[in-house]
Amino acid sequence: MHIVSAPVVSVRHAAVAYGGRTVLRDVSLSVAPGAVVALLGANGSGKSTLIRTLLRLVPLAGGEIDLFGVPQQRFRQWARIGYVPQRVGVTGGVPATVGEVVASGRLARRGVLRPPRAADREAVRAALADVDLADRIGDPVATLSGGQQQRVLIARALAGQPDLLVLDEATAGVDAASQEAFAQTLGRFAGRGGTVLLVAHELGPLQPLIDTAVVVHEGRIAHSGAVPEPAGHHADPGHDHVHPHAEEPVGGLCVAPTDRMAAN
Ligand SMILES: Nc1ncnc2c1ncn2[C@@H]1O[C@H](COP(=O)(O)OP(=O)(O)OP(=O)(O)O)[C@@H](O)[C@H]1O
Repeated sequence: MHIVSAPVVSVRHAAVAYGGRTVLRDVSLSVAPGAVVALLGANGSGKSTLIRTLLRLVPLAGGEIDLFGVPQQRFRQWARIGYVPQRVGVTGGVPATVGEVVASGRLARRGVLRPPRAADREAVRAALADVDLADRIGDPVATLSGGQQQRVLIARALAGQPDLLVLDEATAGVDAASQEAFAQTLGRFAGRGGTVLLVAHELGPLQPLIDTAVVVHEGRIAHSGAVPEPAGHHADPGHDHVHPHAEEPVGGLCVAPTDRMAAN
């Protein structure tokens, strides 16, 4: 019998509520092995909730989710999934080095109590090289720029050698060089057969990597297919997204990320 490989992620008619308020309704989504899928949509549309529901950080109120062909309730191979959450400070006041943070991404693979093995050290080194930060391995994370810290988080996810990378706005607010480095890192991961599901506010240099764009609008899937045309002047390839986006049309896909910016 010919065996067709199951989708890496299959969401069927999912509903999610917070405290009785429904924020996702009848959401269905399939991510094929090796695909790079972008979740797009305005602030508050439910993208992060969908990601967090997949990872079982938020409970399903209805519908079904399979991960690697296994119903989510029975799925145990969480080390196959690397997750980069939205806007999490990696330092948290703890003076961890870059290498220590990335090594923490190996814990699910090796068990917490076992000392690092050569394979772990090699995975950490390779992941840091992948995000172009190999020379910073011994530096305190706090000494890195915001974009570099974000790359450390991506390296931490890669160090676990996942089959699926789930990234929630991994490049929001990061500098152009880090965005470019991130796109190259993801391109290499996908080139090795990795599957990617990412939430993005603006695709920027990621756009050529995207196989399918899924647009979430008010808790429902509004589009699934080719990347929609960017709104207004974002279509200009020279547009570099360094200004504060104060005047963006709210209805477009590139809504202003002003609510994410530091209030300074
Ligand atoms: N932990 C929570 N408790 C209650 N409501 C929440 C919680 N997290 C999100 N929400 C609400 O659920 C809705 C969807 O939020 P979500 O963060 O999933 O959207 P999003 O598309 O990821 O937006 P953003 O781009 O701002 O992250 C919003 O109305 C939000 O206020």
